[in-house]
Amino acid sequence: MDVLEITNLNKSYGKKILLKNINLQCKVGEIIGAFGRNGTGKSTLLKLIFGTVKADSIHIKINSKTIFPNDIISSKKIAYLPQDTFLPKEQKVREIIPLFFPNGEDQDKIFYSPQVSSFEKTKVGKLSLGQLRYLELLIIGNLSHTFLMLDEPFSMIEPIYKDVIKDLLLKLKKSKGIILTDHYYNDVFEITNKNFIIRDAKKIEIVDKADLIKYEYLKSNQ
Ligand SMILES: Nc1ncnc2c1ncn2[C@@H]1O[C@H](COP(=O)(O)OP(=O)(O)OP(=O)(O)O)[C@@H](O)[C@H]1O
Repeated sequence: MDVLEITNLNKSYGKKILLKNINLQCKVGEIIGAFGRNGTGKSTLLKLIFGTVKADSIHIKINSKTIFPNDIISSKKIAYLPQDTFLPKEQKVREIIPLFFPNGEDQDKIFYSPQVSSFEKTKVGKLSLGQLRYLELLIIGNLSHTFLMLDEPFSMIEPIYKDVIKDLLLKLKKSKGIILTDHYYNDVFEITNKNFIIRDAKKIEIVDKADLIKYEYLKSNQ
């Protein structure tokens, strides 16, 4: 079973300590949810693990083997879904899929995924937010990368596509380990095995909504 281990992660911006001595482990078969108020460093955490933001210190191991931050992208072990879309707006969905998957069999996995036939002829710029996020997740999730860092997969998504996305993530976790962050906490709790909150730069393990209240992410009447 593949394991991603992050230890001794520290990140400051100027005098502000954003993340202090964070340790985190993610195994294939797990979906881990990261919570925290705006600006606590959740997106930064995912980018540090993906290697696109430089840490003050970080040690990343996959199956006990160290991977240096500069080698993460080329190792093709960790994939990252950014908050903002990364697909060109003017191209149709069916033109985009072969750009990521030259092999016909791999393309078919996407073309025959639920819902895709209903929007494959549509230009990316004309997709609903739910269709777009789902398409991005299908692309990222069908790459060979074992670990997925997902920044806000549910944000602003209509309920029907949230369910399609949840089904996809539950299917993907059979062969991947996933760390995701989103403020839509009910959707996150529905699919995660483990959760944590970032508070005062530290990572605190949590289990449920009561903990989100305890750590002042939610008010008790929400
Ligand atoms: N390049 C940078 N220089 C200085 N400060 C930065 C930089 N990038 C991010 N920050 C700050 O770091 C903090 C954490 O940002 P980050 O986007 O990781 O938060 P977040 O927890 O994902 O927030 P949200 O829930 O709003 O998405 C913010 O205060 C942000 O302003």
